[in-house]
Amino acid sequence: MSSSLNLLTAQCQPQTTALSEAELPTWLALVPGWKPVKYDDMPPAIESHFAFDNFYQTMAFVNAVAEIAHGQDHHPDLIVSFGACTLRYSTHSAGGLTPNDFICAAQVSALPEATAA
Ligand SMILES: C[C@H](O)[C@H](O)[C@H]1CNC2=NC(N)=NC(=O)C2=N1
Repeated sequence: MSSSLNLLTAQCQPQTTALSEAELPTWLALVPGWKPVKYDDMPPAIESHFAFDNFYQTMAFVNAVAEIAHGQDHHPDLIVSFGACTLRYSTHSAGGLTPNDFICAAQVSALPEATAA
């Protein structure tokens, strides 16, 4: 399924089930710069870190990420500081990672604002 899905044009689906551990490497290969993480306060997630020269650039990126979140109805956890933003995606309703997380990760990485630094 993942090989036939164009992540940059895909739309998140409201009903999705968590990917299995065996499926993850194929999906991770589609989103360079994103790594799998596990934290106590959220389901298994993927995470990436973006660096910027200043808070203006950081917030321009955060606002572009928010536009994706609104359009996809799929929302990341964000850690925002002066010159950096860390994003984590997981699908709370599925209790793990779904194609929706990889769709949003790919679209965030493709943002022109993501390469401002
Ligand atoms: C009703 C609404 O579509 C859901 O609550 C959406 C909103 N955004 C979401 N974002 C994330 N990351 N996981 C979800 O399960 C999720 N669910």
